[in-house]
Amino acid sequence: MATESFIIKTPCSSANIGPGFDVIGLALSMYLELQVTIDRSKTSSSLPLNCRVTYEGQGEDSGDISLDPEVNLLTRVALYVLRCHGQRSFPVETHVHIKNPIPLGRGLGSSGAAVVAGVLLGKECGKLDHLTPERLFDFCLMIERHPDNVGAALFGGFVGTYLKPLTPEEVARKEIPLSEVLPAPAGGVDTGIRPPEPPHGIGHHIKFPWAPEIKAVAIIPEFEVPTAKAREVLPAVYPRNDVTFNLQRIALLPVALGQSPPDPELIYLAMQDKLHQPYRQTLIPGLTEIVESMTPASMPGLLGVCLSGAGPTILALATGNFEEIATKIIDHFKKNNIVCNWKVLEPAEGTTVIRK
Ligand SMILES: Nc1ncnc2c1ncn2[C@@H]1O[C@H](COP(=O)(O)OP(=O)(O)OP(=O)(O)O)[C@@H](O)[C@H]1O
Ligand SMILES: N[C@@H](CCO)C(=O)O
Repeated sequence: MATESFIIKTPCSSANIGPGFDVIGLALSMYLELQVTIDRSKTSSSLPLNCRVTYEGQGEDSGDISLDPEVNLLTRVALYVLRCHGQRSFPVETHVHIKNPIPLGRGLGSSGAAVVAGVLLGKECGKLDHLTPERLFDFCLMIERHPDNVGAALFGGFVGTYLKPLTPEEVARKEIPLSEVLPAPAGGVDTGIRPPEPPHGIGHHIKFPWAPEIKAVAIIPEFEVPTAKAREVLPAVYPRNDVTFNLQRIALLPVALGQSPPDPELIYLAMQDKLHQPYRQTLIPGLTEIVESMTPASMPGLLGVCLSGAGPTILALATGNFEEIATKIIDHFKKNNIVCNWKVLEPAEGTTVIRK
């Protein structure tokens, strides 16, 4: 067939869910979609790297999303996968149309979704059928170093993720990105040299059960907190009591959220955190007040409240009264002149590739 087309659909995600900093991820029902067509009848192309990128959705008018295939996060990641397999560019002639409803820099895993979709784009364009989901996870982790968002976006559902400790030699490899997201275009200047592949088995995940009654209410403020900035405010060393506090709660969280019917008091307790939320309140006005004031006792239907990922989105888990819960949180933000919108989301499947 001369023209090949397929769709890559990747869910957004909420990371941490309170005490699970850099461990727990929940895939949610808002999807980044790539509509890809490859005209295999052509033998040459004047497009840069044989690829035309178009974009609609979040950030469309701000010009924040580059349409240059070597700069756009998604296509840059795909190029990294292709170049690891000896393919310097996209197939002649590739069109990638990105439809992105996931708000950027808000704690709903927009970059994690872009990285996962980019890795799948590289696999599909390069016909790299030997790449298993586990191996794709390794590629994702070369770009986004915390596994919680990419793990949820790739595998779907409610997941615990963990990393294999890298050897000092692996850590020292200059090609392992030092920042949260690749600082420079894939491979930098195209020297023709194949970039090194990721070490094998960097990341692992385990799926937890999720009680069907529980929905996720996302309250999304109209300002961005870049993840890299939200990680800079975290301390390098923690008091032992705070670490113990989180360990006690992380042992409860997956059990509490899997039990049907859900136990609000247990879930509320299991969603407390001392490792990231207290430090991030400097970037998110009203965060502590929201987390401390919203309880199941004061708000029927509510199970627990936390910062979604690196914020500023607040995630409220609930079995009902979604509008009342959202309105209460929106009113807290209003006191700081912050406008929000909100959505009810459900746990989602992982990334899928749909061929026509
Ligand atoms: N679909 C996309 N296409 C290209 N670039 C994207 C896309 N989605 C996100 N990005 C890039 O990722 C950046 C946001 O990443 P960042 O890690 O700061 O926030 P986030 O992933 O939305 O939140 P969190 O990691 O807390 O869940 C955007 O500013 C943009 O540069
Ligand atoms: N675990 C990461 C998720 C970022 O989305 C953090 O909280 O920084």
